[in-house]
Amino acid sequence: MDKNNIATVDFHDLVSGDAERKSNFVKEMGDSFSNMGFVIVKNHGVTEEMKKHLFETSKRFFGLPEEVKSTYEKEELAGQRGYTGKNKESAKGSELPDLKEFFHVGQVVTDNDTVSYPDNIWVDEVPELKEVSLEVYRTFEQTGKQLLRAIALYLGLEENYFDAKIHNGNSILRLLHYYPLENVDNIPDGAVRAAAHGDINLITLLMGGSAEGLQAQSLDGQWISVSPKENEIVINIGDMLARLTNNKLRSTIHRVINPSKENLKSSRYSMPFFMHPRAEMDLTCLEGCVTEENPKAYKDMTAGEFLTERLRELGLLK
Ligand SMILES: O=C(O)CCC(=O)C(=O)O
Ligand SMILES: [Fe+2]
Repeated sequence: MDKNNIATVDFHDLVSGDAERKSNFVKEMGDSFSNMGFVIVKNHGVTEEMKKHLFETSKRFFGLPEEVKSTYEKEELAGQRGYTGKNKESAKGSELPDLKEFFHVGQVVTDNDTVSYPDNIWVDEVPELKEVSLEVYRTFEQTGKQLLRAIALYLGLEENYFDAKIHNGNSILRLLHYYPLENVDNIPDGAVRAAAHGDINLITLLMGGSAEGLQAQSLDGQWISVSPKENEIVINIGDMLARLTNNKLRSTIHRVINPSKENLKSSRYSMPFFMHPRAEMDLTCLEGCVTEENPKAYKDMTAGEFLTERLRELGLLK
């Protein structure tokens, strides 16, 4: 088996009702997560039309003047809702901020659950953002739930192990804009679109880099390009699942490199959905994942405690 290969799997195989197709999906996906921490998924549920609509809406928002966008930035929310401007987020351990700006949409609780989250921030100038981003949010939540069921099966857990833990979870849809740089010679030495980092959450469902640039680090240290087709999404394991599984599933370091000087003058858009559980989820390593050869690597923590720690490290929580 090529350990540097990122498998492409068909979501229809998982939900088809055919036991053999499903178990092949689980194995292929799980092995790819163990080796590369990434998998590419086709037939994921977000239609081309929804995707196009969200991209167009995102472009309209980022095209607004800086002084308008900044009214949607609320520092007291630590970047968890609304706009985060240029030069705000730096990867853990990185001195320089990434060359990006983004907008966050969070969970809306509609049942009588007692869990509560900050309200979303909506944009008067781009009113359609609300409907289309919540539609994609709900769709990714469903796709993510099914993928976590497949992950549970791969780990030998009950299929619905994650269901209650992610119900009304603290997931975030990020509309991301890597802005054009007019004066390329002025960018600080070493600044990149997204410096090497691991994601915080359980899994990330990433829609579309509108341009190339995403790379993931293999077990032998090489940078492997992640190149989904137009209609495919990229899934990667975040630090929370790496903790729970004691690194059986890899939270792989990834980055978005700068394109050629010429292409730096054009934008890159992408939309990661960071799937989080509820804050109280216990991330203590699963017993079955701790062995003599693979001793327990993490101290016990809840998802909420871990998120707070990481937001501080990212410079988003003061
Ligand atoms: O834009 C991309 O392709 C990746 C973004 C990413 O890794 C992140 O926002 O965590
Ligand atoms: Fe990431």
